[in-house]
Amino acid sequence: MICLCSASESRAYLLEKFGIEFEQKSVDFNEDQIVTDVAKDFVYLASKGKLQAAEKRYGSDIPLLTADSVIATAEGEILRKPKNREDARRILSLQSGSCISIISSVHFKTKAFLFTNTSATHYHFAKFDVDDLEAYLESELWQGKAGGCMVEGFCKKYIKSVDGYESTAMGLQVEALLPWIEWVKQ
Ligand SMILES: Nc1nc2c(ncn2[C@@H]2O[C@H](COP(=O)(O)OP(=O)(O)OP(=O)(O)O)[C@@H](O)[C@H]2O)c(=O)[nH]1
Repeated sequence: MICLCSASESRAYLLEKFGIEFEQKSVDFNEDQIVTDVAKDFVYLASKGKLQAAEKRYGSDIPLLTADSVIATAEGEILRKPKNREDARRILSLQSGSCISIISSVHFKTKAFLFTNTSATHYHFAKFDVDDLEAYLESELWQGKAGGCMVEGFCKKYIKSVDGYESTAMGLQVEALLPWIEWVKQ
């Protein structure tokens, strides 16, 4: 059994999809305190900060798993979770017809080891259909998602090329975690 220290439904879905037994608890960490404009550093520091907060709150008797995800545009702009529908429209419009990277960092700590991994999945999207985008905005499914993006949903039909795991893009590179989670089961 491991503890997913995250409020993310997407991360819980991914662990379930891979048949990993877990309990889910939320963790409070203010990502606004992170001062960097480098996306890979941002997610690493956020994931590390969440782990430190989880250790303080839950102890370390159970293996703790934390993660953070952002989108980086081709220009290096960090796109986080949209603040509102207007922000979602702005952020998603930046991704339309563009190349982006979804970067996820995980921290997985047990009594025996600390595993960390920062991975990216790179997408080239076709231009989003305006009416389709408006319908997606109306659906509010973009809420709580880095860049308002759903690679398995709204964005899927626009994918012209992809390089990397879909799980990384959804917020948790489970394939990279699996060997370490298996170790814990021994
Ligand atoms: N379903 C889906 N979720 C995505 C996608 N891209 C990013 N996400 C989610 O976007 C969220 C990024 O915000 P984070 O700050 O990393 O995590 P959170 O949801 O706030 O949850 P915490 O771990 O409690 O901080 C995560 O829940 C990711 O799982 C995607 O393409 N599909």
